[in-house]
Amino acid sequence: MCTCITYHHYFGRNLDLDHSYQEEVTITPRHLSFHFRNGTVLDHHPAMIGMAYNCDGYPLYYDATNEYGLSIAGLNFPNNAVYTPAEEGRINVAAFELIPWLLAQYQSVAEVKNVLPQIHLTNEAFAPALPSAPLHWMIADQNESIVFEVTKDGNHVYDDPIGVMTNNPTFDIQLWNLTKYRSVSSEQAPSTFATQLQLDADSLGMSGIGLPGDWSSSSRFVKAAFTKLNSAAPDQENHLVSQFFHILGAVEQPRGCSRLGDDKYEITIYSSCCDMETGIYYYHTYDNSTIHAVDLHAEDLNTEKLIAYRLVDEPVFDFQNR
Ligand SMILES: C[C@H](CCC(=O)NCCS(=O)(=O)O)[C@H]1CC[C@H]2[C@@H]3[C@H](O)C[C@@H]4C[C@H](O)CC[C@]4(C)[C@H]3C[C@H](O)[C@]12C
Repeated sequence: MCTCITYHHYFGRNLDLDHSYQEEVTITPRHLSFHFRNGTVLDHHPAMIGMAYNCDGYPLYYDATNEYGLSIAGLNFPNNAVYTPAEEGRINVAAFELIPWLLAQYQSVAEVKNVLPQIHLTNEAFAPALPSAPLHWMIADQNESIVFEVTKDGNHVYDDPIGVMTNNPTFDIQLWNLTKYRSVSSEQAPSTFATQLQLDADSLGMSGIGLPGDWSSSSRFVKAAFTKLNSAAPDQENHLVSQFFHILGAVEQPRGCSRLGDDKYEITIYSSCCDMETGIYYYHTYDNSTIHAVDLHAEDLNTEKLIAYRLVDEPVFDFQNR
């Protein structure tokens, strides 16, 4: 399972999976040549930074942000995503190409909104061993968020007024599901059980009783939305980044709670937070909770080859008395 959010001018996600592809924080410089399957070649485009599995010099991005702050993340959408073979006369884009296709050509969600209805997502594999993955995408900039889903009845572009996305079911149902939780609150609410029975509160947080605590996709959607929309953090970079990871932390997956069989468990492999204003990509991993960062603009972006940083994932303990 995965969860993606925006918060202030930050965009990021939890990547929940049972295995890693050895993904890396990856910068695509402005002159890396993209040869898209529809024949388009782009060898001059905005630079981008994000998490990718790099294969033969090609960035298979999971999530990324370009120089203008336009940001995209792909999340699992099994049994719902529908991609079909390329068709003559359409804007055919292989599903694995969607992130670079958009980030290499557009600067804002407003622009992308007009383009998405015309895109035909195809099922072309990157390589025989890497067939297309069933995904849907959250796309954001500093002003707004949308969700792009391609299902059996076509392309859907939803406004995402809360800046949260998880996995199944489709986004319209996820949003509607929130209405069930309309009474939960971060405030200490008065006793309303019955007029003739006044109940005292045992602790703070009791008005949140009813919020789901499990790791299903629809439950994470509700928990992440509540946590994000009630978040309060000092308006300073370091506090906002810290708060961002706390919001994602409310829905992260500890090893053991979502078992896939044998010794396989879905865990939050990494959590990311990209500053859409500066292009700094912050992350931490399952075993190393130190927040590491890679700065897009600390690199020479007028080059042609990918720049990649291995994730720091070893547990490290910072002793204070030895
Ligand atoms: C599985 C990942 C999403 C995690 C997620 O949403 N899990 C939810 C599980 S559940 O439904 O709720 O059970 C997705 C996100 C990005 C995907 C990767 C990217 O799309 C890049 C390539 C694309 C290739 O076609 C397949 C390998 C791959 C390297 C993908 C593997 C996998 O599908 C990834 C890593």
